[in-house]
Amino acid sequence: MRTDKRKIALVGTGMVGMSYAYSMLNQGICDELVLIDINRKRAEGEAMDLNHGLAFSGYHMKIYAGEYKECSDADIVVICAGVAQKQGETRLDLLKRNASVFESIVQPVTESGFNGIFLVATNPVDIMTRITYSLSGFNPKRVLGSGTALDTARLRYLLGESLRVDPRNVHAYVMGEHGDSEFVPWSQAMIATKPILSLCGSGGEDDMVCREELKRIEDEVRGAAYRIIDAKQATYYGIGMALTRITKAILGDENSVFTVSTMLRGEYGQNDVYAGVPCIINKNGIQRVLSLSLTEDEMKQFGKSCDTLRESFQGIL
Ligand SMILES: NC(=O)C1=CN([C@@H]2O[C@H](COP(=O)(O)OP(=O)(O)OC[C@H]3O[C@@H](n4cnc5c(N)ncnc54)[C@H](O)[C@@H]3O)[C@@H](O)[C@H]2O)C=CC1
Ligand SMILES: CC(=O)C(=O)O
Repeated sequence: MRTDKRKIALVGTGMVGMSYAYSMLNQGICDELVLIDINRKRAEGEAMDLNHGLAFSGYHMKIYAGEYKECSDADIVVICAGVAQKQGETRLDLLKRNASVFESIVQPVTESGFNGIFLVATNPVDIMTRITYSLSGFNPKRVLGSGTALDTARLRYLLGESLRVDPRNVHAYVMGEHGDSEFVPWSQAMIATKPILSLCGSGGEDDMVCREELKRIEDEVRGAAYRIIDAKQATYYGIGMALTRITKAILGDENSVFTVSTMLRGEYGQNDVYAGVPCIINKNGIQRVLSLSLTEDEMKQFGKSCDTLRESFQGIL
């Protein structure tokens, strides 16, 4: 039975899971955090370590290592368990291994009586979210993935640096697969209400430089995870903070917009596929998908990315 306390169950206490947990602790986002991992000893050690920091956080939180039965009264189950990319691997390369990991996770979570929201980060995140939806039988509004939320943050940071504007005033999105086929719909990118493409619109030499800069930024976003993995084996702080922010939006019933991975049911002409699109998020999960007015070319790019995701999912059936 769910109560007024804000309870999160985190499955997977590796680098991503613990970056999320650490960020949750620092921001005091929930009242209870249960850590679950196939490596119980690791989860216990992480719980001890976080508890020792609690006194400095200024928040009251109950943090402990637990079992799947403890998911029964959680508001959100966040899944960060499974293998991560090694140098040279794509996210899609992880699919088979992580699909079998999820079989051992989603069933015991649902058997606990859990009736909240699944938030998935494990890669390839769009397909792992799709698998979570299939295994759980939940309404798709209550099964979402981090999608391109992190890529969108990377885009806003890079645009902010390039244009010398606070990233919070940059409104631009990365859409599609959280992976190699993702893209930026530039027709929808704004600084405040000024279209970014209008900064490039002269048609002259400056125009070329501007469009090349936007392409450079888009390529940098798409390649960011590869560069970080090359430098330090894994990425975790960015996604930890993205998951914390999405969690806050759910628990706070915020109706905030994030590019999360959601089941498309006719939006952008797509059906039966999980992909990253701007969505309004609240205590029920996906309140609704925002349908942006993409250009014909952007619709094609989005369609291609969805085809990649659909084919990969069908490949494991
Ligand atoms: N969506 C996104 O934007 C991002 C996703 N990721 C993904 O997050 C996932 C986790 O990455 P890391 O934390 O770096 O890996 P990690 O190897 O540090 O941690 C994985 C954890 O999962 C646990 N685990 C494995 N099998 C399990 C099972 N059957 N049941 C319960 N726990 C199990 C392991 O014991 C380990 O603690 C990867 O798939 C990675 O690609 C990473 C960064 C960004
Ligand atoms: C690893 C990964 O998915 C990322 O950092 O985007």
